[in-house]
Amino acid sequence: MSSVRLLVTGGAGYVGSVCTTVLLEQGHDVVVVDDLSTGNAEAVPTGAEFVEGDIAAVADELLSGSRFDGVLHFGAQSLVGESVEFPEKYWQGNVVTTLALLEAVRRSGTPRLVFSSTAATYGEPDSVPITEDAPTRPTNPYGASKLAIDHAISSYAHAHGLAATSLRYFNVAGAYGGAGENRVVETHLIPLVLQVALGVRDHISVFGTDWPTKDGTAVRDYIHVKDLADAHVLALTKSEPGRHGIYNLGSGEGFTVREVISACERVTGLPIAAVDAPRRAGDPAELIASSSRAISELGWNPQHTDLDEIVSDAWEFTRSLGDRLHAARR
Ligand SMILES: NC(=O)c1ccc[n+]([C@@H]2O[C@H](COP(=O)([O-])OP(=O)(O)OC[C@H]3O[C@@H](n4cnc5c(N)ncnc54)[C@H](O)[C@@H]3O)[C@@H](O)[C@H]2O)c1
Ligand SMILES: O=c1ccn([C@@H]2O[C@H](COP(=O)(O)OP(=O)(O)O[C@H]3O[C@H](CO)[C@@H](O)[C@H](O)[C@H]3O)[C@@H](O)[C@H]2O)c(=O)[nH]1
Repeated sequence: MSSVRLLVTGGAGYVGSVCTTVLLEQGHDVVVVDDLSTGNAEAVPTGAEFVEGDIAAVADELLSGSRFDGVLHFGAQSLVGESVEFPEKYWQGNVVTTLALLEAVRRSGTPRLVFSSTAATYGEPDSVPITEDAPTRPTNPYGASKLAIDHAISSYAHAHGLAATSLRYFNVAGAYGGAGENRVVETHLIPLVLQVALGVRDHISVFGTDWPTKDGTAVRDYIHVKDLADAHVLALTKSEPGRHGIYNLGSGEGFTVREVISACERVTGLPIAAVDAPRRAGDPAELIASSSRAISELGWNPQHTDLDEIVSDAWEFTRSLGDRLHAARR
């Protein structure tokens, strides 16, 4: 793809900062907008222009002020458990905010949109691996808010000629190019387990040991964030006006929470204390992706599907945070 100008929402967050790094490496011009609600200003990659603000408040002015070739929309509230407790944060922060962005995209005539959708749109699947034709029955308000946005995007694509793509990520992990998981408050399994290895936390809580899985803990499909970033570049290249493409992205293999903890022990060479805890509200038992559609239609070719490689890259990044993590936990 020749050099283009892109607006990245949520580029101070985990996935957005890695994708921005990859886009800059490929010579594109990137403007990041982020309100730092869960991200960090220092995570915005050098070389990107940074606008601090709420997407809903600034999108219209940004997109109408100068020509953009596309928007990559990562900015969202995205915690399953929190969404059960505070659904208002998800309907407002995800749906209302994205509707404002879609209007800014329409009014400015911005031609392309790539949206961070999620495996959580499917809910508890009837069978795995999950294809894009599986029923969408979200088990939490987070997944429901993302599914509502997918529907809104479809209608904008069909009515207004937008070239739109929703990428339904499974569980993203790993690090790339000095960018990784470094949220204000961390709740994700792999970074938390690695913080135990680093001595920043005492133990990891295992949420649910009575799931109908091989060891009783929940199964997830972990995808390397660099493979995910590559899929975004392909989505920008391959999208067509008036069409909304929806693609699952995962490694195609499921790992239980206990298997992830074992992988972290293997990679770090350190023991990790785990404590059994009740199930977390809103969690499904098992999510495993079929990414066949992304492979055949986008030409996606994931290179880093091995769990130990994913954990190893995350571990290198976690160690690089070192004292900053200890300070944040004091
Ligand atoms: N991490 C995963 O495993 C995963 C899986 C599936 C989908 N997703 C989706 O990918 C996207 C990125 O996830 P992440 O893990 O990088 O999350 P993150 O919390 O690290 O990053 C989200 C970023 O968006 C910003 N943001 C949120 N609301 C905003 C608003 N209204 N205006 C401006 N900025 C705003 C936050 O400050 C943060 O920097 C999200 O849309 C999420 O739903 C993530
Ligand atoms: O301290 C912890 C944290 C998590 N888990 C479990 O580990 C698994 C993975 O949890 P987490 O890393 O929090 O990710 P998910 O809740 O599966 O959600 C991620 O993956 C989804 C796609 O599958 C995305 O939509 C979400 O945005 C993203 O946060 C789940 O079974 C959790 O219950 C624990 O047992 N202990």
